[in-house]
Amino acid sequence: MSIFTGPTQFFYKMQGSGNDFIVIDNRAKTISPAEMPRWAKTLCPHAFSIGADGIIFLEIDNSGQAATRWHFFNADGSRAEMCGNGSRCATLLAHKLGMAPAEHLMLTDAGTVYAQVFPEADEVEVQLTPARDMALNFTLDLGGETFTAHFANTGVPHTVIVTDDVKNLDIKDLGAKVRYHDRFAPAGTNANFIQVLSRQELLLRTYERGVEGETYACGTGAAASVAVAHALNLCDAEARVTTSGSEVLGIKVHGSDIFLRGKAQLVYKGEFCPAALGL
Ligand SMILES: N[C@@H](CCC[C@H](N)C(=O)O)C(=O)O
Repeated sequence: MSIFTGPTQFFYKMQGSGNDFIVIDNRAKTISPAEMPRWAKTLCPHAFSIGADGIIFLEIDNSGQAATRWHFFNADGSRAEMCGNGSRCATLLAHKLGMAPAEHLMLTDAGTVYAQVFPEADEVEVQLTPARDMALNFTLDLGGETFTAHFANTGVPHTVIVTDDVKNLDIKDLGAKVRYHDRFAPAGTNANFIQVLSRQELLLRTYERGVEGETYACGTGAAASVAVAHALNLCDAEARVTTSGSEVLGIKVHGSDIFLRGKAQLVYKGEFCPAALGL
């Protein structure tokens, strides 16, 4: 006998370096793009629902450009062009479900992303879209305090601020000031605060747009941080980025090619009744 009072929906809970996602196998296209923002807002709140930083609807790409395509939404229901850690999770699941081989292309709103699963290491590498709109050394006034900031779009917009002591920053406050700064309106920006430990090692804390707070990791943020730090000659073209969840993301910047590699995990498969949650 079913414990549910109506039709149910399976979902996969996944995490990429502490950035967590609900992934729905939407090959049958039962959930339309118009409904997806409401699913994100209903399912992503912690405590009141499943809880995640974002939600991914995974489908087969029928355009001939890639093996799979996705629809990615932040926890607040906003659609984002790209998510580095989410793309690593989606790649792993597509492979596990037999939708795509270990190496495949995935279509995102930012463009086609090349992805590769390394099962023996529980890692996934994605080649992000080339960094664009890079701007170095501009001044940002954050509530009376002036900071030197940098910008790169690695699929989604990222502002990067270099600091000496990233652990003791008030990311909730400073991050929100960057995220909503007039300079980046109307799209807004994610806010990354980095500390350069050596030419191959960075510490990173990210305030994410659409989550409206600090997450344990942000893949495109790590990529933007290394792209900016390398352009400023603060680090090499290949660097290891330790995020707030203490996981390490490997970033390689080769010309306009940017690669992101790190752990991705299928945590569990679950089932819920959409109607019971108002969906
Ligand atoms: N966590 C992500 C980025 C997700 C999108 C971002 N919050 C935005 O709206 O720009 C990553 O791993 O890249």
